[in-house]
Amino acid sequence: MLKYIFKNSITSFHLLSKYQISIDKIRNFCIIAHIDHGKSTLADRFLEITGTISKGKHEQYLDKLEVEKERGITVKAQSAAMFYTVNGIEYLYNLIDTPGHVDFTYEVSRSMRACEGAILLIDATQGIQAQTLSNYILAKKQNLKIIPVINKIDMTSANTDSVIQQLVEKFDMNPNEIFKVSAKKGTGVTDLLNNIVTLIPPPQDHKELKCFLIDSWYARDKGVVLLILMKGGYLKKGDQILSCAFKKKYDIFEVGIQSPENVPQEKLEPGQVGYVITNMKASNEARIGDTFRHPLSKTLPEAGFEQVKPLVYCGIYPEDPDDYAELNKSIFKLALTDPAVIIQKESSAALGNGYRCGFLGVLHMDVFRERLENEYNLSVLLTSPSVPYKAILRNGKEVMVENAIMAPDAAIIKHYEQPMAIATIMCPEEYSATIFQLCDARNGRLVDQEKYDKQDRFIFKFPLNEIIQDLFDKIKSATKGYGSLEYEFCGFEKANIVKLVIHLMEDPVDALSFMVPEERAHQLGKKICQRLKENIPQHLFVVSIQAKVGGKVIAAEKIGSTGKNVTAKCYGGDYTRKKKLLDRQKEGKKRMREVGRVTVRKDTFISVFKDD
Ligand SMILES: Nc1nc2c(ncn2[C@@H]2O[C@H](COP(=O)(O)OP(=O)(O)OP(=O)(O)O)[C@@H](O)[C@H]2O)c(=O)[nH]1
Repeated sequence: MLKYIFKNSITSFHLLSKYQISIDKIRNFCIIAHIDHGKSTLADRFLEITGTISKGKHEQYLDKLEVEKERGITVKAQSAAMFYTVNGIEYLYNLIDTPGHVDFTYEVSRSMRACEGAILLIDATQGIQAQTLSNYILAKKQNLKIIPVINKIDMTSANTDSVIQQLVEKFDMNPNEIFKVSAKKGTGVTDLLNNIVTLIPPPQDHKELKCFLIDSWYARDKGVVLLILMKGGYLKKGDQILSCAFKKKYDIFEVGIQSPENVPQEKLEPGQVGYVITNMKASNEARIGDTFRHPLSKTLPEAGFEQVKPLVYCGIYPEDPDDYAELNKSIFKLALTDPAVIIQKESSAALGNGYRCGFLGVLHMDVFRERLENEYNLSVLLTSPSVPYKAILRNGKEVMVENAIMAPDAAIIKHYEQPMAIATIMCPEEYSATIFQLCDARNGRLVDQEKYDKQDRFIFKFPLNEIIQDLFDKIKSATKGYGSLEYEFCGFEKANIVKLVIHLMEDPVDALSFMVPEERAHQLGKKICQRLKENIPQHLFVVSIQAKVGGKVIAAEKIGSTGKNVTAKCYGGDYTRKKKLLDRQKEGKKRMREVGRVTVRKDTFISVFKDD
């Protein structure tokens, strides 16, 4: 603790003495790239060279979340302010490190709104990949100045010249303007830092107080923290701001910059990215993309962010139903840091009270679960992920079915439509045949293809359902890690979708109801029945498991009875042994859940969906 205060007070002094940095000395930029091309490593070098953190020991410093450290990936954009002197003039660089995985693209486009420039990093051993392409297009759309940087030039397998050629051919870049660095060793990084001043323009000053909300999170000691871009004006402790979205006023308690930890400042100035602590109590009042202004000003709000559409839904339930109140508090606090998650209350006869949540992909969903467990100490249970289907009713109306339980009665449905996605897959040419087989097996239709040096780029149209589960992993393993995938939703198409319901002892299990393509129903029903048979313990009676579509049994299994009860052998007199057995049984019961007349382990619903 002492160490922290000491470090912080020194930093504060250092920064406070420099807060009057004028807007023309500010550069706001992000690092964008395909997954694992070295964004966080480059951010580490920037932080070290500018003296923002001490040299050495730091790896992926801005990946602060436990889940990021554990998985070695960035899932949340993180900003860091750095002071850097070029030709005797001191500049304030505000850097945003962004995630690379397709599920977190929303974080990238959000970050870009706070920047005038982007460093587009390309791995010298891999060249342009699916996310390189999509990030390049995103940055272009936002009119950012793009600085191309080839990374990992220290590696023996680096193919720098070929990557330069790709950038020239595909992005029309000038070869003399492409930087070559090793983020790991630091080679070329100082040169890159020095050039940012001339390559990226400073932000513009909108003169009047205007704060654009780019991120927010919940801190135990401070409450809701807002990360804002100062589009204009000054902000200091004691001021008041008004939210344009909610027309509510807030008192400013503290302002500061992240350098990279929170460092309080006397005031925030035009062009700066900084954090603000107010008396805001409810986390849903911090709407990312909102504009805050002076309460009496008439200044118009900035355009907000497009509402993202979830591509994958699942139910989230507390493992222990008694933890529902705790889950209720935590899930919204966590969602504050992740506006791409959509949350609605739901309840299930099998699982109790919980939430129906929408995510941008299965990794996004899994990371959210892990963060609930790591950061809020909750044990949660997730139902199988599914995509949203559209039911076209006989009366012409349309109903979105995000959960099979909510599907309208089959008698009133004319047909279903399923969500489709356009996927860009890139791989070295020797893996193209394998990729074709893989995509064919998942109902992918080739739309376009192109050569990128020795790489092939394919555009396929898929039912979204075929992509979300594990296509990314399958492409990775089929191409020894060299293949990449990027996809986006592209509308709905008519499809034969049915509702598959699992019954235990003739009772339908709501947590085991699914909307599936008709041709997959039998295979899935059979698999779930088998998995349930392996996972449900024996009972005193025979347990029947059935998969039904439209009331017709399409697969079934039976679990034979034990024919005995746990204390049957403990004749009346042996009290201690009987108690021990009952205690053990009680302990076991904590891990169990009643589903109708059948007792299942809490993780049964998860285990039935695990891949082979
Ligand atoms: N040899 C070498 N390895 C590097 C270099 N830059 C990054 N790496 C390694 O590449 C891997 C990925 O680096 P990260 O910085 O985590 O990549 P990232 O782009 O931030 O990853 P995501 O945020 O998950 O997309 C790590 O093992 C790094 O040590 C480099 O210049 N040379």
